[in-house]
Parts: sequence; structure tokens; C-alpha cells
Amino acid sequence: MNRGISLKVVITDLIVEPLDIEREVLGDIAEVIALDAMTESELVGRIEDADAVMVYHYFRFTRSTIERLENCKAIVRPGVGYDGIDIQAAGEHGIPVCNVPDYGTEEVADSAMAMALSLSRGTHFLNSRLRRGVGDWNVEQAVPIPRLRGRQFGIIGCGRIGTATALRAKAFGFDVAFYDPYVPDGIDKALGVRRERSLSGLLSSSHIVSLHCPLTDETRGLIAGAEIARMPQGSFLINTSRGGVVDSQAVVEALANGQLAGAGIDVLEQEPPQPNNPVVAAWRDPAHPAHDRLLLNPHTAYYCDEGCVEFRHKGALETRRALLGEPLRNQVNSLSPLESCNTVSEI
Ligand SMILES: NC(=O)c1ccc[n+]([C@@H]2O[C@H](COP(=O)([O-])OP(=O)(O)OC[C@H]3O[C@@H](n4cnc5c(N)ncnc54)[C@H](O)[C@@H]3O)[C@@H](O)[C@H]2O)c1
Ligand SMILES: O=C(O)[C@H](O)CO
Repeated sequence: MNRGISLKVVITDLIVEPLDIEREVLGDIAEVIALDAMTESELVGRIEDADAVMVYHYFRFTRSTIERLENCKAIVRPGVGYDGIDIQAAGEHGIPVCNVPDYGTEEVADSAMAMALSLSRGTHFLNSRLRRGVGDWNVEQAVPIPRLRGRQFGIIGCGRIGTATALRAKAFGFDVAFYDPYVPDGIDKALGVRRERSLSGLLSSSHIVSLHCPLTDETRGLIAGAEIARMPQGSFLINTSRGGVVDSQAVVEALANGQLAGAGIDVLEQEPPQPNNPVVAAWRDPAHPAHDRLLLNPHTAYYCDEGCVEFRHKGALETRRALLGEPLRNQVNSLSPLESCNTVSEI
């Protein structure tokens, strides 16, 4: 039924024309506009009358942006992490914030394992050196490569992605342990993994640490110099969660002095990053002692062709519900970490 197009949905960033998926779901009730904006100033005069906004990837929805929204029935984040949206400000303005919590769980877990295995098997290090013409075919002199079976794979944040990663690590023969203060008792037994009650306990016993917690006030800077120093010499750090969870400078220093043997980084504090970001600078500079030990991806852990269609479709459906005043499925404004980890999209 064509209800008459009187509403306006603004997509702030990333997704550009033809907006086929969004228009298929929303086109009968709303005009859909994509701005491809990176900064707040690019939105001036363009979002004030929006009936809903969708925030795809990079754009940060600050209090001042939210305060411009006069009509908005929802801010929809067609993705998992909603740390870029000031949910408190949205709540104070009576605007629900919704995410799509479950489109790319397997892909992020695959990406974390891909980085962990490439680094800990020496593949990345050897390939990088060989490409630069450093060293020869004698692997024994290049880098220590201890057997992985039986070593501890430590997971921080045992929600959807942490769980999917734990199951993969188990299949590779790791002893798997996790630290997550919010998941209920019994998850460890159900997964056949060990629960570590303290962060320092997990860090000090893990050969590989993989981060899967959200970026919150509590997790910002969770892994800095002191935490990395607790990890065994020559261990590995994988971050597919959010850049702000880790101190980039501390990671680069630990790679340079050998405390970390490798780091797999999918996410940075600022994206796209500035060239002077310590990780980016070390990764670019072949003379930097951390260069060969750094695997850097441009925030693509989630990506697969099918997943991209899913999150756009689910995000558009949630936006449609908001516009029609129907119950929302994935409102996150008032979720605690425990509720958040138990949220399952029913879309
Ligand atoms: N790189 C990517 O492409 C990509 C894609 C999707 C999600 N992510 C990130 O991964 C995060 C996790 O996604 P998910 O679907 O597994 O979320 P989730 O909500 O299912 O799981 C997060 C887990 O972290 C735990 N947690 C919260 N605070 C913690 C703390 N202080 N210490 C340890 N654990 C803590 C929660 O209890 C929860 O179990 C997202 O918040 C997002 O930032 C990244
Ligand atoms: O949170 C997510 O869904 C991914 O990081 C992509 O933004």
C-alpha cells in the first residue's frame, strides 16, 4: 500500500546511491537521502527536519548534532557498535537509538582468528620481511614460532562475537579462557572454556588476547601499557572491537621492544585515521621495529557481501518501524551490558 511520501530519512554517511535496499524498504513512506558526510558541519541545514536518521559507519552523532533533530523518531545504527552515538543525549531528547546486533558475528570471529593465526604462525612476519627483501629462506633465524596447541587464547568480552571466536579457537586446539564481568555463570561450562574472574589473570596467562567488548566509559583505554606488560613476553594482541579500547602508542612500543610479538588491528580510535596515528605510522614505515609485526585492516572485520545486504535491510526495517510508530526491536538507549549481550535481533 502506498501511504504517501511525506516523511524524510537521512543517511549520514558511507552508503551512497543507488540506496536500492533502503528505498525498497522505506520508499513507499519516506524520501531517503544519503549525505556521505564525515563532519558535523556537513549536516547543517540537512538533518533538522529528518523523521529518522541512519548512521552507517564513521559519522559520530554528538550531543550538538542530536540537538538539531527536531522531528526525529529514531537514530538507527545499521551495525553492532553504537559507541559513536551519544545515547544519553538522544535519551534526553526522547529519541530512541537502535542497532542491528547480529548481522556479522561469524565474519568478525573469522577475521579475529585469521589475524591471530597469521601472526602467531609467523605468516605475516615472514611474508612482510620476504616482500621487503629482508632475511632469507631460513625461518629458524627469523622469528620464534611456538606450537599453538594447548596455549591459551584469551577473550575479553564473551558476547556474540566473543563466543563465536571462542568456538573457533577451541577447534584450533587452543585452551580458551575469557574475561567478562557481565555474562551469567554457566557460560563457561556451556562453551567448554575457562572463565577468568580478573582481567589481569586473563592477560598474564594468555598467548593470544582477542578483544570483543564494546567501547564504553569502562572499556575506554582498557588495554594500555600496564596491561600489555602483564601479558607474557612474545604474546599477541588482536583488536576487532573498537580502537578506543586500546592505547595505540602502548601497542607500538610493546611491539618494538618485543613484549608483543604481533598485533592485529582492525579498528583505530579515529577512523579514517590520521597519518600520525602511532599504529599507522609504524605500519607504513619499513624501518620501524614494529613494522613487520603489525597487521592492519581498515575496519573490515564485519564485512562480507551478504552481511552488508543484511545490515542495510535490517536497519531499514527498524527505521520503518520507528516511522510507523511500531514497537522497535533493538532499542539500546537503556540497555546494561548484560542486557546488550543477550539482545538477539528478531528482524
Ligand atoms: N570490527 C568490526 O567490524 C566489528 C563488527 C561488529 C562489532 N564490532 C565490535 O564488537 C563489539 C562486540 O560485539 P558483540 O556483537 O559480540 O557484542 P555483545 O554485546 O554480544 O558482546 C559484548 C560483550 O562484552 C562484554 N563486556 C562489556 N563490558 C565489558 C568489560 N568491561 N570487560 C569485559 N567484557 C565486557 C559484555 O558483557 C558482552 O558479553 C561491538 O560492541 C563492536 O564494538 C566490531
Ligand atoms: O559495529 C559494527 O557493526 C562494525 O564495526 C561496522 O561498523
